[in-house]
Amino acid sequence: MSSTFLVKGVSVLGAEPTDLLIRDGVVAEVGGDARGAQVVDAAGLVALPGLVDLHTHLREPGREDAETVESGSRAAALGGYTAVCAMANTSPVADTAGVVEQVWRLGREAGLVDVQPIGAVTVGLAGQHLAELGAMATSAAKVRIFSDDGHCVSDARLMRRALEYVKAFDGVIAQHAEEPRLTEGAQMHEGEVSARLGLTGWPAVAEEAIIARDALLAGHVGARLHVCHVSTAGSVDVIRQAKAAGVRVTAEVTPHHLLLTDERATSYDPVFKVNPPLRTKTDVAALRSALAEGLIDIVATDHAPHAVEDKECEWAYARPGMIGLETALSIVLDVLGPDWELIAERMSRTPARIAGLTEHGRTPAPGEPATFTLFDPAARWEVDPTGSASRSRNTPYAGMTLPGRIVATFLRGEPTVLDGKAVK
Ligand SMILES: NC(=O)N[C@@H](CC(=O)O)C(=O)O
Repeated sequence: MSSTFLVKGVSVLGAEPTDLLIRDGVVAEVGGDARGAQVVDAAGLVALPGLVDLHTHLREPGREDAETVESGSRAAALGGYTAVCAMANTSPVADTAGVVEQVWRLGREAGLVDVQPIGAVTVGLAGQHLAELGAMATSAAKVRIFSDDGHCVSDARLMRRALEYVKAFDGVIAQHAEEPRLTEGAQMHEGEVSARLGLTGWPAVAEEAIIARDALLAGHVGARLHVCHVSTAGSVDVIRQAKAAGVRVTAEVTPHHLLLTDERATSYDPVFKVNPPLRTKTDVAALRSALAEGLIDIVATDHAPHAVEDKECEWAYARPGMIGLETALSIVLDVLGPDWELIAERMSRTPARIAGLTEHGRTPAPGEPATFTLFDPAARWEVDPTGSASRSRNTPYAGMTLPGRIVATFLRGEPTVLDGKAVK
């Protein structure tokens, strides 16, 4: 039997406070029988549809020391997420029906968020041969998004074939846009700071050139393209043109690219090493306005946990990547302000639509699935890496005070987080 909850005095997306009765996995009619219900005092809290992350690295199978499906799911629930899409760069790579089904099953067993596996585009992420996209699509995991993230599908012919293949079932190719010949040996954004530090640069054009090529290919094929972690002002211009031309392209930006700049590299602290790299103030400003405008469709975390030995070493040897599930909503609140409709659109509804997760991205109202999060916009908290539910500690926000805190998260009527703590 599922539990009954009465969420009292909650503001749904900033509206006047109301009560939500949660029973049998759905939001029940207001005024319904609330006998025996567990009361959740939600005065001052905002209810948002459960957040959906289109870009999460869960590291299982292969690097369970850095993250597992379960630990990453817990971090996600604590961040207000009810669904995450798990990237394919595991070991073995998620390039077969067997591996995507394994990740999907581990997600169900953990039961904290819906884990939707992403399949690799090419065998072993090697960029040579198409992976078995059809077998992954028809597997129990029902894969719809394919990505070699961490690597770019740089071969134009393979990219074209992948787009053609997934078009048949309305799938999406999510591209890590990085022309590899332009980023050989790159350590950070190519610009004034890299010149000063003497580090090899990752030029903006390496991203922009691939987005332009892929937009043309997607337009030619008539298939869906999603651009991972857009990081430059020039990329925004390319996406603007592609959308105006009617190309079926969507794009994401990470919280860290909305907040941090390449100046952070002057500390030589590898926690700020990430791919694509942190860019300039001008890029950050362009990304913020593109997100507000909707040219960039969604925020995705690119939660990239790494073991201590892979991060706490010399900059050149450190792996790129930052964790971000537990801090994403606070950073977006800081950047966009308390525009709950906009936040719901960019962090829940649109990512759910891109991923085809129809049970997600729905505003809690009678008859809807009780899959939502309760957020305290007035709270402030200091980021303590040792307090993270992730197995990794590589947050760039350590010691920072952030606005807003998740108080509770519900997945189909069952709490995964209550009183700010994971339920299991
Ligand atoms: N975003 C990152 O900096 N790292 C990602 C993969 C990648 O390089 O994109 C990872 O898997 O660690």
